[in-house]
Amino acid sequence: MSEITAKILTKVIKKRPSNSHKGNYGRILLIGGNENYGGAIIMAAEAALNSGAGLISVATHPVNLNALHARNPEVMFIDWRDRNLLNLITKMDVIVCGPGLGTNSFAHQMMLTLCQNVSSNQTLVLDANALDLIAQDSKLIPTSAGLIVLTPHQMEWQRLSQIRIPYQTDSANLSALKKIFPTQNVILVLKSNRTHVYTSTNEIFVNTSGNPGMATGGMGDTLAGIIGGFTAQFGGTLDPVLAAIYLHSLAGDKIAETDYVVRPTKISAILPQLMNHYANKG
Ligand SMILES: NC(=O)C1=CN([C@@H]2O[C@H](COP(=O)(O)OP(=O)(O)OC[C@H]3O[C@@H](n4cnc5c(N)ncnc54)[C@H](O)[C@@H]3O)[C@@H](O)[C@H]2O)[C@@H](O)CC1
Ligand SMILES: Nc1ncnc2c1ncn2[C@@H]1O[C@H](COP(=O)(O)OP(=O)(O)O)[C@@H](O)[C@H]1O
Ligand SMILES: [Mg+2]
Repeated sequence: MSEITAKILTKVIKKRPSNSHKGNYGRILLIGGNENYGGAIIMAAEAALNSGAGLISVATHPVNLNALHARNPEVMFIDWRDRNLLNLITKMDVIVCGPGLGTNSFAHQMMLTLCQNVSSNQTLVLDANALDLIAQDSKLIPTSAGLIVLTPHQMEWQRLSQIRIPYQTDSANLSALKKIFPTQNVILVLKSNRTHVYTSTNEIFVNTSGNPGMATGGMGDTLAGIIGGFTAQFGGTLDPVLAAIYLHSLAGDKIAETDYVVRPTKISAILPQLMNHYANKG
């Protein structure tokens, strides 16, 4: 098992060439946010924006439109019942699905549409309710994405893997991952106070940063957005995922130097400065 350290940030975060534009930094679509959990997808989108994705769209319940645009006018919106969503899905580099999605029949249909239309040049980040839906119906397990990143917390992983939290050992987690996703290129980000990362090629990593001030609703939604932002601009491979995990908890540790509680939106707020620092170091 390897530790994730600050070295991953200088390796992954590059200075931007002058001759570049938004199309070079990835198109990302985030799907989620029902009538009750709009904040989840708004926080994920803000994290994708502040971590540097080139073009960001959100497919959500229309009740969330005003809040989304009032907070981040840079982000594009599509009503998640709009038929054009299918077309948009096929054009994306990265799709993040799940924060605040819910688990009703509409959410189920959304997951089915997504998993039937994703292709091998795309990265799929599945979080929160997307994982709960897969746990309920194995027909929703995508087979054709280039990379699938799963970001469950321990309870979501319990539902998906059937391994109760005290029994979630590295070997049990790896074998469950390979049983559920036998042929896919998958990274499992199993979130806890010491997040472990597992790959379908048997690698295991542990994140040693982060703090209990981060135990605040929306913290995982923010991580999903950063993973989306990093894979959109730095590519759908392992290193950008590890860098996103490390940056998220590094930001949490910086905020915890002065703050008892770490607000997820404060993490997103300091990402651009932190990224600038590591881009100049590398
Ligand atoms: N502002 C918002 O709109 C927010 C919406 N959220 C959404 O709410 C929905 C339900 O997600 P939840 O995760 O709250 O509900 P879950 O029912 O999936 O899990 C939460 C419970 O799992 C247990 N648990 C055990 N180990 C844990 C661990 N290591 N980390 C976290 N929980 C652990 C805790 O008792 C916790 O109350 C999702 O769609 C999620 O995206 C949350 O992200 C919170 C913020
Ligand atoms: N005690 C802690 N120490 C370090 N990190 C923590 C701690 N508690 C929570 N976190 C981090 O916060 C995030 C919580 O994710 P999640 O439970 O999905 O939040 P939400 O669904 O509310 O957005 C994870 O990245 C987890 O590692
Ligand atoms: Mg979560």
